[in-house]
Amino acid sequence: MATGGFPAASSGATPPVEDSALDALFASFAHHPRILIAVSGGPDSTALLHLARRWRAERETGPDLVAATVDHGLRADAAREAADVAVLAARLGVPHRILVWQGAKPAHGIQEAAREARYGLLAAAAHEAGATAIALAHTRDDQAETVLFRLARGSGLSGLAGMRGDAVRHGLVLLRPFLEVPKAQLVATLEAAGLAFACDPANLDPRFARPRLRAMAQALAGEGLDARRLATLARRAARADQALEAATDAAEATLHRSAPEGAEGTSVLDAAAFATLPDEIGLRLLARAIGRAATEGPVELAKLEALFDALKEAMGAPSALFRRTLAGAQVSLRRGALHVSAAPPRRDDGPVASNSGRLGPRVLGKKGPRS
Ligand SMILES: Nc1ncnc2c1ncn2[C@@H]1O[C@H](COP(=O)(O)OP(=O)(O)OP(=O)(O)O)[C@@H](O)[C@H]1O
Repeated sequence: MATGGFPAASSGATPPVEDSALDALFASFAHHPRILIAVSGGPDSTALLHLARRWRAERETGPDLVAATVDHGLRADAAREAADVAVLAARLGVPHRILVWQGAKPAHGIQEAAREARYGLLAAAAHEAGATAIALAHTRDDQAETVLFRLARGSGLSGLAGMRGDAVRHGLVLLRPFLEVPKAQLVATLEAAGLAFACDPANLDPRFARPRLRAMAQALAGEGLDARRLATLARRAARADQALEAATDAAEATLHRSAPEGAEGTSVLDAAAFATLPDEIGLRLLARAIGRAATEGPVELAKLEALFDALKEAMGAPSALFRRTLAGAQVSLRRGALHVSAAPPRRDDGPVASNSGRLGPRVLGKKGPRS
């Protein structure tokens, strides 16, 4: 059956996930009292429900598991697939809810809108259930696709780090225990357990970027660029990103000067010390400051780099004069300090047009804008 995964560089029968692997896979689950498992009914999340429940059944203590399926109302089969998940969850003894997306559906960007709605519905259900985390079934193949997708869009190191196994969103931890597990192994696990799953035709629809990337995967794998290598790149990029974030934390603590009273979102940094920072750290520090002051959504990495270069050049000049705006934040040099604050409204400004605060792919830094 076509399940939409990345091809492996070497072929061969994929074994199911062993019971002995479950403790390591679900180690992060043990810290939560209750976890909501997001189950679409596809192979990955059906395997997540099955394996998480198997892991929990072997332990005397551990999190309560609950599950939810979002019916986006976009396909004729969606309601039936959600009902199938409800039947499986009942069989496994896991409380389950079906959440229906009832808002207006946009004509364009439907995938993006559906994802936003899905996270909103899942987060609300998790809060209602008293869960502190949502478990998602993204696999190594999904991680590989994410890295390829971001490469193609010019992402920086933070973006190439891919999805995290423990991101925080809507005040909930997003757990992704399968980021190192090939999709084929989950499919093999379901087949071995005799469990059925649904296939979403959108996973093969060439109108969407991810299926198009997936269609190229065979050729890339032939050159050695398979899911394993891309996931390894993500892991290494994440490790480097973490180190750079820690170095940026330290620089921020050293360079930070108190902002004027009442100047919410304003950062004031020692300009002379800022000029001596390695470029990557300076760039991240600037990204954070702009992220705090920005009113117009995420900042593109290329625009941030251009502003940073201009700033460094100005700092090298005797007069050290500088004032520019980016994403609604104003960056200026005054009396030996770098000030970053919300830009004053332009005279011809109408109502502020926010670009929805969506996180774009070409941005940098975790605490400022990021991908
Ligand atoms: N309709 C849904 N209801 C509940 N959770 C969902 C739904 N769609 C996706 N998810 C969750 O988000 C994860 C990633 O979604 P994505 O659309 O990238 O994968 P998918 O192809 O739907 O995966 P799967 O093989 O589980 O269907 C899923 O593994 C699942 O945990």
